[in-house]
Amino acid sequence: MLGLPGNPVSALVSFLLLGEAALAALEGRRARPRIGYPLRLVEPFARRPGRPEFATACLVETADGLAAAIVGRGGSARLRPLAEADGLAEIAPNYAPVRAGDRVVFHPFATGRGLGL
Ligand SMILES: Nc1nc2c(c(=O)[nH]1)N[C@H]1C(S)=C(S)[C@@H](COP(=O)(O)OP(=O)(O)OC[C@H]3O[C@@H](n4cnc5c(N)ncnc54)[C@H](O)[C@@H]3O)O[C@H]1N2
Ligand code: MOO
Repeated sequence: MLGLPGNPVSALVSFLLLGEAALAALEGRRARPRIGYPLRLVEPFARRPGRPEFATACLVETADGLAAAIVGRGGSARLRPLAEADGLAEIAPNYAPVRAGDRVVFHPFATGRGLGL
């Protein structure tokens, strides 16, 4: 049995970060390591330092190339940002304030916008 937190964003983040690896270990296989890539943020993001944060984020095209925009104003009970997001933007535990142009590690969802192939 795998227990997850009760709020939808918490449940998804916990499952992707810990649950998949736990299931893989129980099944005797090796979990595929998650690949994240660095992207700049288009807007600042208000947060309290002290813990790593995985914020729901969308990919956006800018004049300087691909960037990330955090969607939703926090709150792990909110469903809409989860439905809109292309992935999670990882912010290091004590990194604050987060300014426009700062780099995050972007972890795309498998269902992110692509060619649909
Ligand atoms: N079986 C039960 N299920 C639920 C109950 C219950 O009593 N029994 N209560 C429901 C209610 S009411 C609520 S509210 C939620 C509480 O949900 P969580 O435990 O998920 O609480 P959170 O504060 O959202 O999250 C816990 C923990 O997860 C980490 N976290 C959350 N989001 C992120 C993020 N984006 N990046 C990094 N870490 C994150 C954080 O450490 C939080 O402290 O449960 C219902 N279900
Ligand atoms: O403890 Mo809750 O009631 O959904 O916020």
